[in-house]
Amino acid sequence: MLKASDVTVRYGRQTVLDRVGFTLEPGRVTGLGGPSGCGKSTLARVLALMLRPASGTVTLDGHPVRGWRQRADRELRISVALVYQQPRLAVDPRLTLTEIIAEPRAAVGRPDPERTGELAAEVGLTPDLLTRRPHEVSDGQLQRACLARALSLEPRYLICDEMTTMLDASTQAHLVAVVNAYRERTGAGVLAISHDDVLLGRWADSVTTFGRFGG
Ligand SMILES: Nc1ncnc2c1ncn2[C@@H]1O[C@H](COP(=O)(O)OP(=O)(O)OP(=O)(O)O)[C@@H](O)[C@H]1O
Repeated sequence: MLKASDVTVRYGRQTVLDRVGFTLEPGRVTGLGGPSGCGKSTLARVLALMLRPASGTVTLDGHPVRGWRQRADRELRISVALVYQQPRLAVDPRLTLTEIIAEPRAAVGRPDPERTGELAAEVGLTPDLLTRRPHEVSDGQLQRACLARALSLEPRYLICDEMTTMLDASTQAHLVAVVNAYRERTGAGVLAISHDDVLLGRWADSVTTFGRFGG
């Protein structure tokens, strides 16, 4: 389980999460909804070990998290992957799509070009797209690459933060199907964050709705 307990986050004097508890179970899709600004992305970043809460704890499969960002234990850090709403803000614009997908494996010294190719095919990227850079592809194509990148180190937990909000219905359906297939194959836990109650109702095994500020 990926578990946040009593987590409080403040930005300056604004308390965004106030003693929030949240659990992500392996093998399940947990939905998280709620109004804009209620702290969903903030919780996502805490669970992805990218944002240190002011107080509270996070445990990952029983291991207490003691460091965040670069100070997080590497094995714990690569156990959780995050896909953002806006792929253009999440990639290095100088890299090709192949290099974007291969990035996490290269960073940990485990390059695997064959696996990179397989992942690209799974997310529906044709070979002609793989040599292009972000400005030469659509948002949907770039988001496909971001999902492949997120899956490249086989995370035990995958957080999809409004992953399909900007995309057309068929791309949305394909990316959700890729995540579902990954979950079924690996038993990973998925957090699906969305404003779209219909999507969450269809996709998630259970849905939590935050009130304003994590209530
Ligand atoms: N880095 C930051 N610095 C200061 N305030 C921030 C920062 N990130 C988020 N906030 C504020 O914290 C609150 C919660 O933001 P967050 O992005 O977590 O909400 P959200 O529920 O994901 O919203 P949305 O659905 O619009 O993405 C908002 O009021 C936001 O303006």
